[in-house]
Amino acid sequence: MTGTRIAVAVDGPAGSGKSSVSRAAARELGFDYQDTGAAYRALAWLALNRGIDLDREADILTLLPDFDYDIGVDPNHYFVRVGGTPVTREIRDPAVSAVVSRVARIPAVREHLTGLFRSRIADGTRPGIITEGRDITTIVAPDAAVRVLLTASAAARTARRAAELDVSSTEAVGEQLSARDAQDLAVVDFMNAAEGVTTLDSTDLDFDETVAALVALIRAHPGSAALP
Ligand SMILES: Nc1ncnc2c1ncn2[C@@H]1O[C@H](COP(=O)(O)OP(=O)(O)OP(=O)(O)O)[C@@H](O)[C@H]1O
Ligand SMILES: Nc1ccn([C@@H]2O[C@H](COP(=O)(O)O)[C@@H](O)[C@H]2O)c(=O)n1
Repeated sequence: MTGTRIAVAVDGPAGSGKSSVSRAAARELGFDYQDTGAAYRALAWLALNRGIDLDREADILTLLPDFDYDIGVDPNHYFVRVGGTPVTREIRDPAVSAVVSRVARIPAVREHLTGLFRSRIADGTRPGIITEGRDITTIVAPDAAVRVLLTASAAARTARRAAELDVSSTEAVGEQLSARDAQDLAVVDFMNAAEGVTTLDSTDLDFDETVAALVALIRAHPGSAALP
């Protein structure tokens, strides 16, 4: 890591606000923002695109050596590309969300992507970087200066995601969120804060209050004293 670049790690379940809150906090602080779920989604998108059978781990692994993945870490210019093709919107498709956990459960995939995430954390010219996902506080960056578990009740997460998708059946949205969490929890625990990780529960906070709470946690770190 260069000089005094501040690493911030944020984990939490699906729909807890990791990406939107981390991105807004990064904007406010002038930090980079790294969305790690996008990498797993991009690999799942590529597997679907190539017609790979997701039950065949060995076939998924053939994608890794040439996985040409790029992500924008400027919170004002977010993009995701695979092989130069923009897939920012495509990786949010429900078809990708439905299968991404099957790609993410493969240890060699996690190892490969973890290497990419760590490089992004280490390299950069902004004073800090907020990286969010499921295993950032525990595996990717356990030594990050600030480590936060962002949670919200299942009901709050479901209501927020349903509003975002503008769907009428909140029940189906809740089922999808909890099914994905259940699959992901078989790989890593993101429901309980590891030692030294601060829990930020946004159930009773609005969006701006949650961003303010995350920014306050980061500013409270001694390394942030020089931030404007
Ligand atoms: N405290 C809050 N109050 C109200 N809405 C919120 C709050 N935090 C986040 N949201 C909204 O909840 C929705 C889900 O947030 P977001 O997509 O950031 O979650 P996520 O944890 O990154 O989800 P996923 O893991 O599925 O990608 C968004 O519409 C976001 O604006
Ligand atoms: N650190 C991470 C981040 C994500 N995943 C997997 O990717 C899926 C999509 O993540 P979102 O944050 O975009 O929802 C998620 O469901 C996990 O399967 C991961 O394993 N580790």
